[in-house]
Amino acid sequence: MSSSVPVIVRLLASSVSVAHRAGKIVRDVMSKGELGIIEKGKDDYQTEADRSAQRCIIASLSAQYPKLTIIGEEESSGNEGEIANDWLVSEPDKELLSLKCPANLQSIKEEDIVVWVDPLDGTSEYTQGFLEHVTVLIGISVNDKPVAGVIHQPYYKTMVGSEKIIGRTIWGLQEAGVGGFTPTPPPDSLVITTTRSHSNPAVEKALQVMNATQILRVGGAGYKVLLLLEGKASVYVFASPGCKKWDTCAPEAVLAAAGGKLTDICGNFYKYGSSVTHPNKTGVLAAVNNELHTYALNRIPQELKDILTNK
Ligand SMILES: Nc1ncnc2c1ncn2[C@@H]1O[C@H](COP(=O)(O)O)[C@@H](O)[C@H]1OP(=O)(O)O
Ligand SMILES: [Mg+2]
Ligand SMILES: [Mg+2]
Ligand SMILES: [Mg+2]
Repeated sequence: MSSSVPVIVRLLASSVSVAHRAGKIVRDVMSKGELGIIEKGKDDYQTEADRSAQRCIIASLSAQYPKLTIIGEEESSGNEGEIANDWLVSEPDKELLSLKCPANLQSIKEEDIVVWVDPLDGTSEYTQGFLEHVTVLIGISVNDKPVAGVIHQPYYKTMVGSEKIIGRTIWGLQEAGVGGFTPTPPPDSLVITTTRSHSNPAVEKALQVMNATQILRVGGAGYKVLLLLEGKASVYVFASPGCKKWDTCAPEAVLAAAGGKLTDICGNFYKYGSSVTHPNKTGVLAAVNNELHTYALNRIPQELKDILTNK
């Protein structure tokens, strides 16, 4: 049955299932309490959860879609041995298989797709106990553009009657829309979200000029875009390098499918082809709609844009 479903839709449905499994790995590592923290660089950490969740995602997707290009944040050591069988997810999410595929993506082949994997976005927050900020990101791009994405939040709690459900999975597909949450209009006044763990004078300067009524400092690109999608903030500003393609691919795809926009601080879209460089050197500017994006873009001083673009 599933072979008649376009590969983009199947891959999105598989990504939803695998992100859910990776989220359980993230929780299991935390409850065991052995985080195995490695410092990769300044303010840049990796834990056992980042490593294991990435292995689960890449092994599961590449087993089913061998011709994909998959780029994950964490480097593999190459001597990790066999992957546990219960980390290999092969069942796609059934509901997503019936999504209507946009006409321009119907005949896209596996080899035309680049998948960007951030197995754990918000690692600093994970190690410091801000668990709600943590997400698992799987972004699907075609011809340099993010066309579909998954943002899984392993610690999100929902009550269904008296039963507590842990974790939720938000998805988006170009033209088909978004799911896994209730989209909510933006707040009446300008609420901005930004980094809580990677600030610097340029980041602060870009915030000062926005004239916001409130600034929400939270971790992770995925979580900040969730705040936009759920009407808690209207603009995400980060006028600094630091984020990479795996941080923004899935959030950009989901936000765009919901009518929003994510670019660099000059208003240019990032490209997500297999040969691009990983850093998002010119920062992040995202908003729930074009009007707010343009407002924020015009407020950022040219001087800051010039610094980030090395002019
Ligand atoms: N200076 C940096 N070094 C490493 N990663 C960064 C840096 N700045 C941002 N990131 C990545 O972008 C995400 C969003 O940034 P912030 O939370 O500061 O707004 C971070 O959670 C982190 O992803 P990750 O946690 O996956 O390594
Ligand atoms: Mg990291
Ligand atoms: Mg990240
Ligand atoms: Mg990460």
